[in-house]
Amino acid sequence: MITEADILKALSVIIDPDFKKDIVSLGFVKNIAIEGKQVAFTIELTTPACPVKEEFRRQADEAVSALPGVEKVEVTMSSKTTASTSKDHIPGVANIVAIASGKGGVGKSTTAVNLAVAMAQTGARVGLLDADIYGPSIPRMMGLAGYKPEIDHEAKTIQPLENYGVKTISIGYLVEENQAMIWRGPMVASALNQLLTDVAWGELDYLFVDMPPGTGDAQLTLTQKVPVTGAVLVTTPQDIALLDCRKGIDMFRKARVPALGIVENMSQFICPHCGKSSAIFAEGGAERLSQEYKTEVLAHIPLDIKIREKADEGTPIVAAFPDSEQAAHYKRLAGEVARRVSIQNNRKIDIPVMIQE
Ligand SMILES: Nc1ncnc2c1ncn2[C@@H]1O[C@H](COP(=O)(O)OP(=O)(O)OP(=O)(O)O)[C@@H](O)[C@H]1O
Repeated sequence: MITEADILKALSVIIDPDFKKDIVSLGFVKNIAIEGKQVAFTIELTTPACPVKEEFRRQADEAVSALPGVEKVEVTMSSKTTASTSKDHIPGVANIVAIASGKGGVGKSTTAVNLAVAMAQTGARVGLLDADIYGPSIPRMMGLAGYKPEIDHEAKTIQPLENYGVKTISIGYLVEENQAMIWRGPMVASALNQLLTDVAWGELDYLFVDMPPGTGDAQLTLTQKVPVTGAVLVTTPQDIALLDCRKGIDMFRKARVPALGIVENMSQFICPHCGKSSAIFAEGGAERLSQEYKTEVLAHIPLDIKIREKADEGTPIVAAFPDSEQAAHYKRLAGEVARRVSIQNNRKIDIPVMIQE
């Protein structure tokens, strides 16, 4: 006779590498069903983008199959994304992740778009808010330029537009191109406020916010206004960009927003002719920066013409070529971001957040 206790005991050898506890104590094992020699159960993770999902499935199958009397094991992997509990939420939104950079042109929007699509491909419910009011590039990159969102004037809500499984909103959908560029400060502030409060997102696991570049007052206000779970800092390897990135990190520190990590974009040049990679800029800068600030390098994204071409065409590389090497970088990044958010949300785990001063 196989018992539930036998199964739980067998599964308790599987350790979650982030929470450093076994999956039974963490409460991940659900719905155990035993029928003769057949066993079925569910492992419920804290995010559908869990990087060790398949490894857990394999280990669980192996551990339970090894029990005497078990002939068939059916493991169902599911997830319930943990929510950031530190501040008040935008209704329905479990986690808000800012994508930021210390200066413009480092590939922040390209990273945000590909990260959002990669995250959605894992089955997560994802939104992308373009808070880059002066230079909204999300509509073009998401293949939604020229589309207008529905506005319910009575309910005072804006319906986000959707493509590649990601719901998006941008000031670029609401005003003519280049018009926002001439707005004055108060108009920008009120437009941003509206995007933050009036969008009917529905249920989201992750809302990515493509922040305006730089570290001015507007950015600070935004981080204070939006209940941000954590920030992903995008930088390029050049020293000057890293210097700007430092300012970005310091800004989040002031706003008491934890840094989830650093993305080094354009870190290697991939030659479109021979496919070889060259480190054009100095190497190791992102690592040094991450050590200094006690955070992690989440990804090194190469400088690759396909990434730019696809972004310009409005089909992010992750959607255009999901099985490509380039897409794999963003998929790994999505896993790392999800992992860091889960850790961040698990209050019991003491990770080095950047709010410690
Ligand atoms: N890894 C990459 N490889 C090739 N081209 C890239 C890469 N990342 C970004 N680009 C290109 O670099 C340009 C700038 O990128 P992007 O608009 O994402 O930067 P940004 O930091 O959001 O800029 P801004 O802050 O001005 O909005 C774009 O043409 C984009 O296609």
